[in-house]
Formats: sequence, C-alpha cells, structure tokens
Amino acid sequence: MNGNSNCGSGTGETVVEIRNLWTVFKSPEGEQVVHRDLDLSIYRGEVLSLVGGSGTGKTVLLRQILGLEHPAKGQVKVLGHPPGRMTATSAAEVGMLFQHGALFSAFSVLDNIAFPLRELKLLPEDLIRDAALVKLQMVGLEPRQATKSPADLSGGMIKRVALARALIMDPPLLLLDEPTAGLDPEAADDFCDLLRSLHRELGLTVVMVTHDLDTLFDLSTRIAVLADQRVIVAGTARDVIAYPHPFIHEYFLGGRGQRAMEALHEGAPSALVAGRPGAGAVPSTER
Ligand SMILES: Nc1ncnc2c1ncn2[C@@H]1O[C@H](COP(=O)(O)OP(=O)(O)OP(=O)(O)O)[C@@H](O)[C@H]1O
Repeated sequence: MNGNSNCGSGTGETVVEIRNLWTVFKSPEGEQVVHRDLDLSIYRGEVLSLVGGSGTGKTVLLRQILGLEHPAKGQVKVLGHPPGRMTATSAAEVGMLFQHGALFSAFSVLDNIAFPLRELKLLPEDLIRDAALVKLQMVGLEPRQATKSPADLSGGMIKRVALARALIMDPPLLLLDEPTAGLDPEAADDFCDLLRSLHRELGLTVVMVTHDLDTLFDLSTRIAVLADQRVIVAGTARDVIAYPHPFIHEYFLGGRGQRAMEALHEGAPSALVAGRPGAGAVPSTER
C-alpha cells in the first residue's frame, strides 16, 4: 500500500500532503531534530489521529499544517498549496481547536466566535452576528450563552465555543489538539458525540492529536503513530496495534490500553476495527 491509497473513510483525495519533512529546533545546548524525513498523507473525509510519546512533535505537526510554524526542510501542502500564514482568510480553509480553547477573555462568547469573520472586514455586522449565532447553536449552545464571558463557562462550554469559532468560516479541514483534555468523562463523551455528528454532517476532514484512548477509538477512522522522528505506521486501529514497535506495544497493550482494547473487541466503530475498502497500515511510504 502506498501513500496515495484510499484509506479510512476518506475519498482518496489528498487534503494534506507532507513529504520529507524535517523539524529542527536550535537551542544553546544544540539542535533538536523532532521530525526526520517524515511523510504523511491525509485524505478527504477521514478522522486521522496522531499518537506518539510526549515530545514526538504531534502539536508541532498540527501547527505546521495550520501555517503557524514552518519546517526546516520538506513540504507541507494543504488543499494543494503551502499553508497560509494564520490569517483571517486561512481560517476559511483550516479551523483549529487549540488544547485550552484559546478564547479571548475580554470578549463575549459571540464576539469570540465572530472574531475571524470580523477580521475579514467583508461582511456587515448583522450578518456576522447571525453567522456566529448559527455556529453557537451548531455546537449545542443556546443563544442566551452568547453574551457570557469565557470566565463564566464550564470546560465543556469553552471547548464548544472554541469549536464554533474554528468553524465560523466553514473550513473543510479541522485540526483538534487534545479535544477532550480536561473534561470529565461525561463531558468528554458529549464532546465526542458532537465532533462525530459535525464530521458527518459537514463532511469535514479532521486531524486530531489525543492522548485519550477512548476519544481515539471513538472518533478515529485512521491512526498515524509518531515515533523515531517519523510516522512509523498509519492505518486502522487493528493494523496499528499489529505493527511491531515498542511504543505501540506499551501504548496499546499496556495497562491503560487494555480497557480501550476490550471496548474495541466489544464492538467499536466498524470503520476503526475493520477498516473500509482500501484501509490498512501504511508502514513503508508513510514510514
Ligand atoms: N517553538 C519551539 N522551540 C523550541 N522547541 C520546541 C518548540 N516547539 C516545540 N518544541 C519542542 O519540540 C518537541 C515536540 O513538541 P510537541 O509539543 O509537538 O510535542 P508533542 O508530541 O505534542 O508532545 P505532548 O504529547 O507532550 O504534548 C518538544 O521537545 C518541544 O519541547
């Protein structure tokens, strides 16, 4: 199987193409190579999760797809072109849910959601407010929440407002950094339900970083594992778990992986377990 194969629930159309990517940070102690010749293709319609040990560069990879950071070498293409700088217009292509929401504390809920549209300066104020209200309801919040300040929101509501802001320009690609981190189990389940229905209804392509195995198995149609400074394997959960690597063994088959594995055997989402036509591990070209 090669990097152009149709994988997971994707259509085969490549939305994000990463080739020969090197990420190097310089410090007084010397150079830190985070990614070395990393390849990864992400296909339209899939929910691809990035997993890996701490410091393997998952968040940096999301930031490179968003255009917030640039690799030392190699290529990142998003929807056929290099990611734009993080501007209002790039928000039309890529939405990002940051780990802690990253809401503006001085703005109301509605003004936070409307922010990217307002920055564009193309629409009249009443249309901007209407669009923000639609998104507020899309993420399951009521209009009466619109005037609240972020300080008055629960953790789950902050995630929802941040998600509404990420979707305000109807981007086809959504990046999620630890979407359920900090939420209690019930709120995490609710947020996963919301993400699953938005993914389906809006036809989104989703790239997610998560340490939470329940979220991983609940939402992913494909999993890419970062280790040894590259993507060592990308495929369905079963494919990935079968790939021989110490990190995978420890992550999925160690103590905390057991519960999620049991859920997998008891009837986890079919796309995750069995894969769709063309799904499978990609150990060679995705490396
Ligand atoms: N701007 C930066 N300058 C220097 N080093 C950085 C910078 N951003 C990230 N790093 C380093 O790059 C490595 C990868 O960071 P990153 O946050 O992507 O890891 P991660 O895989 O998301 O980790 P975690 O799972 O712990 O969140 C880390 O060692 C981090 O310290």
